[in-house]
Amino acid sequence: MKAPVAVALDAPDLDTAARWAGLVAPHVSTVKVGLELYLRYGPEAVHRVREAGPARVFLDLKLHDIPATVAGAARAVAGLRPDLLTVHAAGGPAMIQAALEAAPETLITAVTVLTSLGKADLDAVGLSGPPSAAVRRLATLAVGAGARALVCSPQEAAAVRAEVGPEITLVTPGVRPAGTATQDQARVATPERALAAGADLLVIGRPITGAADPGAAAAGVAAALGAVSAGG
Ligand SMILES: O=c1ccn([C@@H]2O[C@H](COP(=O)(O)O)[C@@H](O)[C@H]2O)c(=O)[nH]1
Repeated sequence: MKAPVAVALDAPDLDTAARWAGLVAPHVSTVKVGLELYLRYGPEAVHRVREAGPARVFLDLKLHDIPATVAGAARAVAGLRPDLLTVHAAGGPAMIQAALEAAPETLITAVTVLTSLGKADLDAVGLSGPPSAAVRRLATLAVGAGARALVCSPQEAAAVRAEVGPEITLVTPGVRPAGTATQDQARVATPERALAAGADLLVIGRPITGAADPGAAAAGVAAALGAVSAGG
């Protein structure tokens, strides 16, 4: 069984992203195409990483606009058949519903509060209180609108799980293997802790793709999580 990990393919060029996808696909369930790759290469980015190895494709575009625009955007990428597609929960219930209707075959995944934001950042944008309160509020809103998957940090995963129940898929970026740099992430935990807190899919980018051997790094994370991967 592959590890429940989405490797963020945040590469400056498509050859690099496809190479990483090929290296990690034997070990992880999912590869993630984000804004950097999609804005530069468009649908070709999805096609290339899908060709590179057997893994689910997570299209992390974090759509956030008026409902009609998000519906159009979700429809525009639905034909690529991404397994997951992100929207911002803060776009509100009508926007989330618009995405759900526009891409019914895709797991629309609502981002609560970006994992790069700490308490001081939230205070600065007028969301005072602990990050977990804003995360839980947005999680409840998104699930109420029909979302079946959420993004939160591993630090809130247990609280969100308690709030939304066992059926909702929890996706957690902000995952850092012990001893690795947090970089621009603020609310982090190790892969083991994220899984124990109830996360279903751990998003890990630079700790894997920045390693000398991304395939070995992915295999190491998979082993730490108890997954047996095809590549050994
Ligand atoms: O709240 C969020 C939502 C999405 N992301 C994305 O996850 C990866 C994380 O990469 P690392 O290199 O492991 O930090 C990246 O693609 C983000 O766009 C997130 O970090 N936080």
